[in-house]
Order: sequence, then structure tokens, then C-alpha cells
Amino acid sequence: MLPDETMLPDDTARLRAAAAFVREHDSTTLLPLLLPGIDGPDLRTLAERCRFAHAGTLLFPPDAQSLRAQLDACGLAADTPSHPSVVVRDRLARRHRRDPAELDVRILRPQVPGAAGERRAVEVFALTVPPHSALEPIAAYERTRRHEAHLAFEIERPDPLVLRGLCATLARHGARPDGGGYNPHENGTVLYFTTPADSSCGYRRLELYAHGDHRGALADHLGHQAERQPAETLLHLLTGAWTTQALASFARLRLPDAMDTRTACRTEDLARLTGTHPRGLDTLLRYLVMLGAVAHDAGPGPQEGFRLTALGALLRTDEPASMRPLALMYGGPFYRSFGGLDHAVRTGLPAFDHLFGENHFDHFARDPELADLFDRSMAASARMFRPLPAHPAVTAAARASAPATVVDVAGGNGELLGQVLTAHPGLRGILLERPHAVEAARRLLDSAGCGARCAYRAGDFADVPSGGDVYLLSRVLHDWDDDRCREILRHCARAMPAHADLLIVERLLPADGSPSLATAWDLHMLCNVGGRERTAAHYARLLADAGLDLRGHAPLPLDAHVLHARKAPPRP
Ligand SMILES: C[S@@+](CC[C@H](N)C(=O)[O-])C[C@H]1O[C@@H](n2cnc3c(N)ncnc32)[C@H](O)[C@@H]1O
Repeated sequence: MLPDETMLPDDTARLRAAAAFVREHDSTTLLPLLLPGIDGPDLRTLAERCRFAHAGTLLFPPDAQSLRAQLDACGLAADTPSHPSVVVRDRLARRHRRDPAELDVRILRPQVPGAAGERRAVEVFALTVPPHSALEPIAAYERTRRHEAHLAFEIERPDPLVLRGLCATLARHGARPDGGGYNPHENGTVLYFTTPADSSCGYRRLELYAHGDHRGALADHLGHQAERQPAETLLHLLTGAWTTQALASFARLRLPDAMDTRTACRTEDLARLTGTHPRGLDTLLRYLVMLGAVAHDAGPGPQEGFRLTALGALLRTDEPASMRPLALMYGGPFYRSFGGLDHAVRTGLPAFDHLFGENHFDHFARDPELADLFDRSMAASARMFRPLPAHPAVTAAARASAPATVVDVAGGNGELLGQVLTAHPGLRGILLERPHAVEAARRLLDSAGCGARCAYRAGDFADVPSGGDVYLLSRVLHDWDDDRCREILRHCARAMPAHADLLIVERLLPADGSPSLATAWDLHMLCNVGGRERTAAHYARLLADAGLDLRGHAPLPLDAHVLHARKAPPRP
């Protein structure tokens, strides 16, 4: 398996990986990875006509100088000046609902010769995003999704017939039209495709590049996409429930625990190991291949069968921060309640309460197994907490001369408090929770080795302990309507000394409507808990109503944010 470009942490690392990729591959090795199963005359035709020309990547340097430094750091010299991108600029503008004129996307193609000296390049699209600019949400979104990462093949001697033939061959092997355009700045035509879900080189987009103006072929290409798109897209969307259940079933049947990421397992062996039906299991696994949770090794060579991908491995029981509990929750109680979404939309009241006859916290609290599953499903997203021990409010408390105290209000099973106390052995903690959850938190914090520095308070939001130095309120406010949030924040403000910091972890609805997981969770909150996600400005208003000042906010993993607040200075 080749490194997944989309998993690399920063722009420079991705640039370096793209250059290494370009050096190491050629058309004959790449095409079968992008289009699994292609061989014989189709492979020969494509390999003869399509020369692997570049790997494309989209970067967001703060300025032109930083971009040069990034290129230098990767040993890449851009010896020709950059020119404007039309296609990627317009795709970004459409995706983020911006005016294309706002997006100055430039193209650079630093040369990277292939292993035998072939003429190749890394294609760098650079959108300058100065610190604190309004373009930052675009950069954050694109850095995680990496829609623009692609591999390009330059067509030798392009003409309309050749282009049509190549497009048909790609379509036969599962590639789907995914936009394109004509760039008058360099008199070149690009046709983009997405590759099948089981392609295995870390890139999911392929570009055919033809020198010259081929807008006839481009119109056909875009026409196929337009014809196919709305109906096919709708089918994909309508079958979303099958996706949830396929992943939940995979997790419930503990199939990931019986599989490996390196060695493929034959369906019959896996069925025997897991007590499942070979034909049923095979059907499920093939669907999961399409979702990217499982990969299929066709053999010969490696053993024929299925193995886990990195994504599927997150559903293993023994995986650190396993997401299995979330799969069980979203495929279980929350799956049933989503069937009642109409009720929530019609009345504004949670479908969960309508279906189960009580609020979800009360429902879970009465059933120890469900309560435990809920706590573990919250902890499954604990990777969003990882930067919090380094938050300036926490590090300042840890440096204070007298031992400082971190109060986690409705701290769940203690995952976040555990991460903070483990990182700072001088800090003490107090966790406030409902009685049934306190016991789970005590067990977790004891096993994390910080139990001796922790106190617990079983109670309600009205019981927020006073005298702490840092207060945490993680994923609590989104459970409640504005009135209840004001009440909770007032309890916090009353308990906080003047110097104390309040850190709130939530997903923020983007003010400009750009795509975010927060929008999906807003619907989840409506349907299941009667709460909502909010914009930063909305939180600022709620905080102000409780006598607190929002000082700023910073992004966390999984599309979350930490908001920092302090008590507002007394009015003169
Ligand atoms: C969504 S969970 C968040 C848990 C934890 N802070 C986290 O981020 O993982 C919300 C928590 O609020 C707690 N809670 C609900 N009602 C409460 C109340 N009235 N007083 C105190 N805690 C409450 C629940 O028990 C639950 O653990």
C-alpha cells in the first residue's frame, strides 16, 4: 500500500510525498493501481497514449515567500513563473460558494524527473491565505478533504477521436467524470475523473491533460457528468442508511477484530471465525470495499481475500480511541430515533423523546449497558481533545506557583480531564457529573494513574464547584436550548474566580455556510437531544448574557473548536 497523500499532516510533508511519488512511478505501474483490474489491450492503449506527467496538490501558503521556502525545503525549483488557475479556482469557488475573483489560485510546476529521467513535475496549486484571513475556513476544509489532489496524464497527440476513446476506456474501468476546463493562460484542456473506490495508490482523482483547445471533448465530458450526476448522486444519498447499518453491522459482528490491515483473509475463513454466512459476509465486505473500510486483494501474489483499511481498523475493539461505540450508537438507538425526524422538524421537539418516551440522558442513565455505551461513544471522538493540554490557559495554570485546579463540568467518563492531568502532573482535577457517570469517570481516571489528584462531585449543573482555575465545558452546551445554556453558563460564572479561564469545546457552525460536520450534528441535536450547534457569534451572545467574555477560539481535530472565555470585568 502506498502512503495516502490525504493522511499527511502539513503542506510541506504533502509536497515532499508528491515529489517522491512522481519520482517513483510511471504510467504502466500507476494505471493498474488507479483502475484495478485493467490489463491487456486497454492497459496498453492507455499506457501508450497517456504519459504520467505530474501529481497535483493544493497548498495554502501565508505568502509567496513561504511558498518558495516550502518548495526549497522539498528540493523543488519552480523555474518558470506561476500563472493563474481557472479550473481549480472555479471548483473552489463553487464548493465554498465564493466569488472566483476572491480566490487567486496560482499554478507552479516544479520539475521532478522520473527514475529514468522522464520529464515530470509536481503541480502545485497555491492559494495564498494570510493569517486570520477570511479564506482560512477554505484552507482548513481543503487540507482535510484534499479534493484537488490528483495524478495527471498528458495525452500524446490529442485529437477528438483519441480523447473520446480514452474517456470511454476510463469509464469502462470505473472512472467517473469529475469536472474539467479549458485554461486559456496555457492553452490546455483538462478532464478530471474520480477513480473507483478500490483504487489503491492514495489518490482518488485522475486528470487527462491535452495541449490545445479541446472544448468539444470537454463539453461531452461535462455533459456525461451532468446527465449522470443528479440521479446517481441522489441514489448515493438515499442509500446513506445502508452505509450506517453496514458499518454498524461490521462492528456489531466484531468482524474488524478478526481481520488484519496487512494480511488478507479469505471469506470462508472469516465466516468460520466469526460465525457468519459466507455469502452474506461476502456481500457485506464488497459493499465495505466501496466505502473504503475494507480492501480486497485479488491474488495471485498476496493471498486472495479481504483486509482492513486504516479507516476500518478504527472499528476494532482494541484500537486506541476505537470508534466502535459510535458505530453501535449511530446504528442503534440514534438510528431508530432518526426514523422520527419528521416529528422533530414538524414540532421542533426531539424525535428521541417521542419514540423512547423520555429524554436521552434519562433513558441512558436507567440502563447501565446503554449508559456505558454512551460514555464510550463520547470518548470515541477523544482525538479532538489532544491539543487541549497545550492550550495557553491550561499551560499557564500548570506553571502557577500554587497547585491549580481544573474543573470539568459534565465531564462524562473523564477522558478529557484524564488527558489534561496526565500531561500536567502538577494539576488537580474535579469532575462534576450525574451520579451514574461519576463512577465510570472514577474508574477511568484511576486507571490513567491520576485518580489521586482527582475529586468528584455527583450532582447537577447548579453544583459547579467554585474556586477552580480552569473550567472545562466540553460538548455540553450543544445539548441544550439557549435558555438552559444561559443557566449553565451562569452557574459556571458564579463558581469562577475572577482569574479563572473557561474552555468550551463544541463544533462551530460556519458563519458563511461553508461545509462542516457541525451542520450534520446540528440535525443530530435537533432530532435527538433538543439542542443545537451554534456559530461563534451565537456563543459569544450566550456568554455575554451570563457575564462572560469570549476571548477567542481555535480549531481542534474532527471539525471541533475550543472557545476561550473569562469573566467580563465589572461595569464601572
Ligand atoms: C455530550 S456528553 C459530554 C461529556 C464530556 N464532557 C465529553 O465531552 O466527552 C454531556 C454530558 O452531560 C452530562 N449531563 C447531562 N445533564 C446533566 C446535568 N443536569 N448535570 C450535570 N451533567 C449533566 C451527561 O451525563 C453527559 O455525560
